[in-house]
Amino acid sequence: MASHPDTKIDCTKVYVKKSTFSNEETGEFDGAFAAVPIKKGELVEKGLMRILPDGFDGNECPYVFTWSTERPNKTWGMGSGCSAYYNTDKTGKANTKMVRFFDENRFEIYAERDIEKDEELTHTYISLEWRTCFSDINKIVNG
Ligand SMILES: C[S@@+](CC[C@H](N)C(=O)[O-])C[C@H]1O[C@@H](n2cnc3c(N)ncnc32)[C@H](O)[C@@H]1O
Repeated sequence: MASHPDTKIDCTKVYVKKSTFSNEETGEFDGAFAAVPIKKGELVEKGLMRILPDGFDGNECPYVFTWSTERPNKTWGMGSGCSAYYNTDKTGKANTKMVRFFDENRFEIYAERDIEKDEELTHTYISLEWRTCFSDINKIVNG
């Protein structure tokens, strides 16, 4: 189904199901997948970011986004659509990239290479190396 030309949120090329990263050790969790073939450089998904209240600590919650360039980061956001379901992979291996427009509270996700239908989508979390709640997956992903 075509998305409306005025929409600020479009995740029509993406769906969510059990992640290929799930295993007996991690238990079952979800991931985002390509609903259609997507070409390198193509927009995968776009959406809005809603800023979470002052005092919210994303270091303890893996489902929210780092939403500033300040370090340590104090601004966290809740992403629309399927954005919260993308799992992570190391730089150079992840097949998408999230572009953050901090001043407009919106994002766009682009394909880093050609992506097949039903392939799991990943992006390198910008907080992967320093966020408390990602210390375990940082070891898995970056060794
Ligand atoms: C933003 S969420 C991604 C969606 C999440 N898998 C879900 O089902 O809601 C981040 C969490 O997903 C899991 N995750 C992300 N990338 C992973 C990876 N490469 N290997 C194992 N777990 C991963 C970790 O539990 C991490 O804290």
